[in-house]
Amino acid sequence: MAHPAPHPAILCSFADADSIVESLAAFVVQAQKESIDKKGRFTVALSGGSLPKMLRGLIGNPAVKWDKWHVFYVDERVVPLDHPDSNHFSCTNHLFSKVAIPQNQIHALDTTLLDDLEELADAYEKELIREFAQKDAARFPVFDLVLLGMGPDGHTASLFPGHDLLAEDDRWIAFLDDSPKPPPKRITFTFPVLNHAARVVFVAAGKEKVDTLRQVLDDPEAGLPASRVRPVFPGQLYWFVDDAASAAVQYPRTPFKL
Ligand SMILES: O=C(O)[C@H](O)[C@@H](O)[C@H](O)[C@H](O)COP(=O)(O)O
Repeated sequence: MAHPAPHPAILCSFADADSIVESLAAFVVQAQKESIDKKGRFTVALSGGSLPKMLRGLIGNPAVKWDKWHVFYVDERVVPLDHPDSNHFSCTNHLFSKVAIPQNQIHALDTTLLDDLEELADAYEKELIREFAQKDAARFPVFDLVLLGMGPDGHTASLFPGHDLLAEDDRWIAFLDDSPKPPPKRITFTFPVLNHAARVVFVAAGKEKVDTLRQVLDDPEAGLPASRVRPVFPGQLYWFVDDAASAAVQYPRTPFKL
């Protein structure tokens, strides 16, 4: 049987980065509600970069049921958890230290394995398997929500242009020691994991992203990593961007609504 085609991406463009914050929070709360109503929990994957700060609209928001959140990192730099390069450190600083989320529901790297990349990636994959596989026996985990950023080179997670990992179609978690952006050692979700999520949201703001965003949305055949995020049916991809980033994009915008 043929698989239904993926839903087209929904592009929402806001006046500026600050204006993204409130709508992003409303979107996350709605996704959380639908997930909890369905299965009593909310599985979320977070990125680093500016994303943790962009989630500030969730802080102090009584609609957020933090005790139902189960958080993983889309990618992580292989550094101690209190290192400024750590995505866990950034998410803790900007978000988790300010809300009542159970610590054991935040899945960080096993720092006893920092010297062995392969073991580290395997251990993180096992954490994901513990969370997902026994429940629905799926070939790939189905996150309720994956939140991504995009680098000026079009990378997302730690999936960089031209890298061998773009072709990884089996593992859930991969590792690399040659990231073109420091630090070189990282682990990352693979495309099949990103592309099996129920909802994937890219958040991108600023005029430095203008050329890349145009290419990703208007010329996806060029194959930049961010263009390869196309959740399989019935997953839905969203882009929450600001007008500076989307200034050159032809792809149709959709007014934000829940
Ligand atoms: O080292 C990295 O891989 C980057 O820091 C990455 O994690 C970041 O999410 C993107 O580059 C987007 O960054 P901004 O969200 O800050 O634009």
